[in-house]
Amino acid sequence: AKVRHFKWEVGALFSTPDCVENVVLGINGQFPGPTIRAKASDTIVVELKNHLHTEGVVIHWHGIRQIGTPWADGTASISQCAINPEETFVYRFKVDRPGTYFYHGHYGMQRSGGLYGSLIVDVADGEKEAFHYDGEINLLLSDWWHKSIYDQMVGLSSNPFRWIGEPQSLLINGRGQYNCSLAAKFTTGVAACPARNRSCQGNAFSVLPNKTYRIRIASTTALASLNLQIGNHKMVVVEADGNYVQPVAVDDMDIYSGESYSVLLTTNQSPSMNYWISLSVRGREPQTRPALAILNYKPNSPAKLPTLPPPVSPRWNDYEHSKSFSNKILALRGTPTPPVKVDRRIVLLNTQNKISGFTKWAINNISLVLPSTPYLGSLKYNLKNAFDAERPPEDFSKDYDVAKPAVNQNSTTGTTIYFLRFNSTVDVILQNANALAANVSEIHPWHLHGHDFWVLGYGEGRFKEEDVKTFNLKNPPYRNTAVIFPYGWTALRFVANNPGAWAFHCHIEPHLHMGMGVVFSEGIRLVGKIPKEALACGKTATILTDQHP
Ligand SMILES: O=C1O[C@H]([C@@H](O)CO)C(O)=C1O
Repeated sequence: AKVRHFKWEVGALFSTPDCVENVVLGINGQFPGPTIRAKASDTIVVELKNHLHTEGVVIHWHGIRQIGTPWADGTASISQCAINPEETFVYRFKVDRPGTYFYHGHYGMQRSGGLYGSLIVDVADGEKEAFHYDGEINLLLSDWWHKSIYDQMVGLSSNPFRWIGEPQSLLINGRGQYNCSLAAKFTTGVAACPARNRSCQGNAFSVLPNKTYRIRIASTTALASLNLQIGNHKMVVVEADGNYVQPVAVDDMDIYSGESYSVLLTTNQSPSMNYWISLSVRGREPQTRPALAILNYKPNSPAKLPTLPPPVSPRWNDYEHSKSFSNKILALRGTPTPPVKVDRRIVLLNTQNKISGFTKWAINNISLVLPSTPYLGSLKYNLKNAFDAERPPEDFSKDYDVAKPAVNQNSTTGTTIYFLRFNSTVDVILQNANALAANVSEIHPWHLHGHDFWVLGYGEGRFKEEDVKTFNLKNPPYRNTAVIFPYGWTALRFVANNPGAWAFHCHIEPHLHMGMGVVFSEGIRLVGKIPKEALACGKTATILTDQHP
């Protein structure tokens, strides 16, 4: 195993993601940030310098469990103090498992601002993947707003509330098409993208006929749930969130924010032309045109547009289609299976609320706010009054009707923690509900830091005790992100075996910003020495100065 060193500087720069110039957050002058490529059991060392002029930064390594290094998880106010301008923090962690991962900012709404990139872990030397392929294509998917993240954040925390709205563009590897289409000749009412603007010409991915390609796909969208299609080609899903799944062939696939996949694509179509890669919005009424890229069969020119029209996206609210896809994702034989004995069940009700006139999201009626002292440090040093000490609720009222707007839409903010017994097995039931407005319930992809969980099943309406009988304990997918469908529930199981303080939250960036998350903690006495740079704020800063190092 190798130690791989990276020297990064985070900064703001001008870029043209979608035909329109904007300020984006990037790394070493690049947007998206550089791709990290490593082999399983390597150690990654990123010396991260914050070159933003007036704000802190942290980077989360999404899908890396940070076993034994909880201070490197990159969550501001949870695992570490944000890195101040011109300061450097060294992230050092092991990538223990092969898979398709990514990294992104986890402070304020910096991920929405463009702070992200790919992290790909190959099998260790001498090991083999569970499938064969001849070449690779990497698709990092995101969505983009023309309004700055500062403008967006002020709107979200204003009364009256100003919602960010739908994205202006979807991006594939940082490129999208705003107000124009590469497929204009097949579509009425939309202009062709200006050829002189290289940025909105999309990407072409070159392939040879009659080969098999592994397409790595990761979504770091701020809001959009996505659907991906490749004209005329089937995709065989083989990996989800860094774990192998039973191969399943599909014509189109859904990707929620925080998820990653690998699919195999066989280039068995006519080699005389190129094909569309099309990415569209689902789960919210789309106001954003699909992003297009080109699958270029060599020796055709990569600039040659496909002769067929782009594939038609499934209807945005065809939830049966989405559920059918989610239910097809099952673990490959050999994946760890869940323990049968469960120590605790936590039911988490997801609601949209009003707090003193401000619009928020809350979990069991608590809307998460982050404390000034990061949890990991205050727990490890047993600091008093660093966060709300009472225990958050394990369930919600029997009278609550998830199908209707709440009778009482009020809730409270809080910094409470769910303390999990070390090595215990925990079931989490994520319960969706009606939002503030009648007849609205939205999709929320939930992401767990520090662990993978088994997705035991999805159901409709309010979770009932007898639903336990429907849990899939045989081959549930092992993942770090799972979606809750409108008015439904999703059941997860995980083992609390990684000492640390871990975020568990909706991966929709504005929703997290509005309080849609909880914090789990376990095995704090087993946490090793936290680097002092992670503690240099809040009440832990006082400890550092008292210790006379
Ligand atoms: O958090 C959200 O706020 C808006 C809407 O509910 C109120 O404007 C929306 O669509 C969200 O997802």
